[in-house]
Amino acid sequence: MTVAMLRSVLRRSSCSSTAAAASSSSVLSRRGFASGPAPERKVAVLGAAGGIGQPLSLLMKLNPLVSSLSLYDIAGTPGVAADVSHINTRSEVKGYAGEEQLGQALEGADIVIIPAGVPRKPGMTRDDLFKINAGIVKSLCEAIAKYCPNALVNMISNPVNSTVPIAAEVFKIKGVYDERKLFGVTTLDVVRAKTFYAGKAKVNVADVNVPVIGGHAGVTILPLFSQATPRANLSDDEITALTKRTQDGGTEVVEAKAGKGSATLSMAYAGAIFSDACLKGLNGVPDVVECSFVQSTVTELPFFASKVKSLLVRHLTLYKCFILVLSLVRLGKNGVEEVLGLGPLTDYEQQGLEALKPELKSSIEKGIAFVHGN
Ligand SMILES: NC(=O)c1ccc[n+]([C@@H]2O[C@H](COP(=O)([O-])OP(=O)(O)OC[C@H]3O[C@@H](n4cnc5c(N)ncnc54)[C@H](O)[C@@H]3O)[C@@H](O)[C@H]2O)c1
Ligand SMILES: O=C(O)C[C@H](O)C(=O)O
Repeated sequence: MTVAMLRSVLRRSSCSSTAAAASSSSVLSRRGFASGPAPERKVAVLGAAGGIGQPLSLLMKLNPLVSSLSLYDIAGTPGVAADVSHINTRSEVKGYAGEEQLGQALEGADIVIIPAGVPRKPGMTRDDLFKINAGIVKSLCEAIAKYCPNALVNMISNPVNSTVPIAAEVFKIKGVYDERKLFGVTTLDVVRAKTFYAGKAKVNVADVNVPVIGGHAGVTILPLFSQATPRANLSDDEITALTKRTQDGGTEVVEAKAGKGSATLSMAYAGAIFSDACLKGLNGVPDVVECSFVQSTVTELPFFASKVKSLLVRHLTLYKCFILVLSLVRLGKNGVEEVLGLGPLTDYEQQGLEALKPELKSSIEKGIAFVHGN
């Protein structure tokens, strides 16, 4: 595959509405920035020597919107950086290893992508990773708060349903929390839902959009196949099977890898798609829409996300009326510009929504409690 082909793959957004898809293809022809010369953008990858980190670093090196690529890990990054740096694309690559170099790695970053931490083995849940990954994420976020408090943070490390709340609490304690700038990367769920739907509906996968809401673990992953496009006449049994396969997609890979980790290549692809959307948003490209696990206002019983502008989100948080929910978000110069509503749900999806709330709530609370030492 040529660099040009890879770039064109990268430029295809994973956004989940037809309107958004249409706008993102016009976005591509505008090269990912509104006008003038391409802005300087520094992207840092924390955990860059890992299974996700290495291919993700490669994909970010191919992204023409990146001018500086900073690769950090506890070890192994000088080799990865030297390797990736020989690719003849725009960005300058630097590798940093060990805690003492973390500050340099982060300084001036516009986007920080975090795939640092341990992956699952067969038989484990994502929550089983909490013990190790919670501490890793907490210390990395403390450094982000110190060295690049304005960066957009793309959290990949699992369990995302808890690591995102951990990051939020760390940033609050440090006085730098901006809910528009913190994202749980759930793009892989969208990528999977699209692939599985296209196979079942026998439609061109490149045309498919499927919103995925909730969180990123088992039943908290809720694909909304009733809103999938192009429309297809699938039976209830087929929808149930597609939903389950999307929810179990990560486990499918963990089992196939038989103890050698979890999804890395498809995750690197998904992470590259999501950070590309963030870059476009920062660069002022209009109508960049993605699914992501973000803080959102809750309007229903009493929790749920609706169409709100970011200022309204801030206001409602004063009433402690918020929860982290995987939603469709519109990205802009400051990160989340708008959390979009869910649209109409079928009875089956509504039941899935009710069923996911207790687990999602408890994972969020677990993350918050961890930061406060409970
Ligand atoms: N959000 C998603 O959809 C998604 C998908 C796949 C995997 N994941 C998660 O991503 C994480 C990484 O997976 P992987 O397969 O790349 O694992 P991996 O073990 O191959 O790589 C992890 C890397 O993190 C590094 N690391 C550990 N502690 C660190 C620290 N304090 N600072 C910087 N780097 C550190 C390790 O040295 C290693 O290179 C796991 O938690 C996994 O569950 C999430
Ligand atoms: O399943 C995992 O543990 C990794 C990741 O969350 C995935 O969905 O592939």
